[in-house]
Amino acid sequence: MAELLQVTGLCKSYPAAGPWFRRRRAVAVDDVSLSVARGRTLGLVGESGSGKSTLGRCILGLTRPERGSVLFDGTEVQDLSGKARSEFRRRVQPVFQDPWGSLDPRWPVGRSVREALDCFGIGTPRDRAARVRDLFDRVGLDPALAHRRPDTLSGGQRQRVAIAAALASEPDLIIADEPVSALDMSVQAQILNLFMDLQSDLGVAAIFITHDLGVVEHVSDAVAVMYRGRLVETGDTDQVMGAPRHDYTRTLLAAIPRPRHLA
Ligand SMILES: Nc1ncnc2c1ncn2[C@@H]1O[C@H](COP(=O)(O)OP(=O)(O)OP(=O)(O)O)[C@@H](O)[C@H]1O
Repeated sequence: MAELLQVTGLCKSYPAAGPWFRRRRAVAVDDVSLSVARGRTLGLVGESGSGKSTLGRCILGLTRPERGSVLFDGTEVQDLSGKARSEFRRRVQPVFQDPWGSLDPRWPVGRSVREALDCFGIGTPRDRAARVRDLFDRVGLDPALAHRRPDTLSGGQRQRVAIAAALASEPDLIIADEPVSALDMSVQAQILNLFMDLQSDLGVAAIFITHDLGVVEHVSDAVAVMYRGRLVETGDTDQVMGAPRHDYTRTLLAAIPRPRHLA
């Protein structure tokens, strides 16, 4: 089966701190290759600064890599323009750590979800109100909350609205960058359960970016571990969690606050 997403030899660097005349660059993503099949979830794990978000942004087409390719459904993302680019934006949706980024603070949250439907021309203008209600229902929110502004919702409710907005365009791939790390532990578990439900009910593929290997354990089919811009280990979640091959993966495993890993 052809992969939905195929990343090959991706490299991205940024100007390093220091005097401009040295023209040094710091490598953020170093020769990374990975793939995601339709309907599957990849957990992309690594400590802060390891290049996870940069990789996510390159896949989303928000940052241009210096080398390498990102094929989405067989087409190079960097070459997309016009209608093809807008169709890619419909099919690949981001969910960020801070849902404020996708919600207008002045608008009732239902309008932000409706905006996503309008933007991508999903459904007819007449049935969009019903679609907004369905999407609220889908992410476990009372549709009556659609009339509230984001500052009157809890962090978990706001993240659910952001997920509803991401789902509005009926995407094939969601790139979720630390979507639960700003939430309390109990709310984290609820949002992770929601991601698992979406995966099994809707068959949406996902890349789940996090610094916490424990977070992806239940959500991901496969895990890719990043360290200093490089992928140091990839494999099925059970295999990586049960028999990690790289020392750095073992360090991340030991950091999960559970008795069996603290021994
Ligand atoms: N726009 C930028 N300009 C310069 N350097 C950047 C930029 N974005 C990221 N970097 C650097 O690239 C490296 C990788 O950052 P990135 O945000 O991709 O890592 P990360 O693993 O997602 O970290 P975190 O979990 O803290 O978000 C870091 O050293 C960071 O300082």
